[in-house]
Amino acid sequence: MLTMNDIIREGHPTLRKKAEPISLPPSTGDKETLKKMLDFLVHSQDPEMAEKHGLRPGVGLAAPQINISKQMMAIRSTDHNDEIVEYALFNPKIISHSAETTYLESGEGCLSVDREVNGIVPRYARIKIEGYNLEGKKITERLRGFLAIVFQHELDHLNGIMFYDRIEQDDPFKQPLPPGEIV
Ligand SMILES: O=C(O)C[C@@H](Cc1ccccc1)[C@H](O)SCc1ccccc1
Ligand code: NI
Repeated sequence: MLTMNDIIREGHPTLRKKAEPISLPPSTGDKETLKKMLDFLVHSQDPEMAEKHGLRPGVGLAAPQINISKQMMAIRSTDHNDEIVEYALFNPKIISHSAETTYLESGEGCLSVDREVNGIVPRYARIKIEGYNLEGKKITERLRGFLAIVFQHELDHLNGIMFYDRIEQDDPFKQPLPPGEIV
């Protein structure tokens, strides 16, 4: 099973690389890796397992974070109906998005960042995504709210982007402009 020892931390060059697309249908090895990534999230959200193995709770994980520079991400979180939602995706991408942006009031963290970085991380409020699931089937979903934020955080990892790259350095708590506002 994956533990925190498998997660590389900021400064590791793989976190700044653009990950390679997965050739489809996914190989057995790639499927195994993606399953392990989702299992890590399940374990990290189980208080007993997290305590026993020293896991930081996570709602998302991207393959570059376990030093695999391939376009794979796992997400396990709750949707707007408080239902558990799991995504294990190959070659995920955003195919359209709202002009409206949002952000987490509490800011963002990262399993690959062992420090607190405060500031507003602007994200699209609503996104339409596509990717390929563990069976290699193409899926298309519309995400909003926290799930949309998690997806964008993980997608950034596949493009070598860290959440704090998106914080306005001169004014970390500056409110993003509403859509259509011209400065
Ligand atoms: O490092 C990662 O990619 C996993 C992050 C994903 C994430 C962080 C902040 C906002 C959206 C996504 C971890 O899940 S950080 C821990 C965490 C756990 C629950 C809620 C927010 C952050
Ligand atoms: Ni992260």
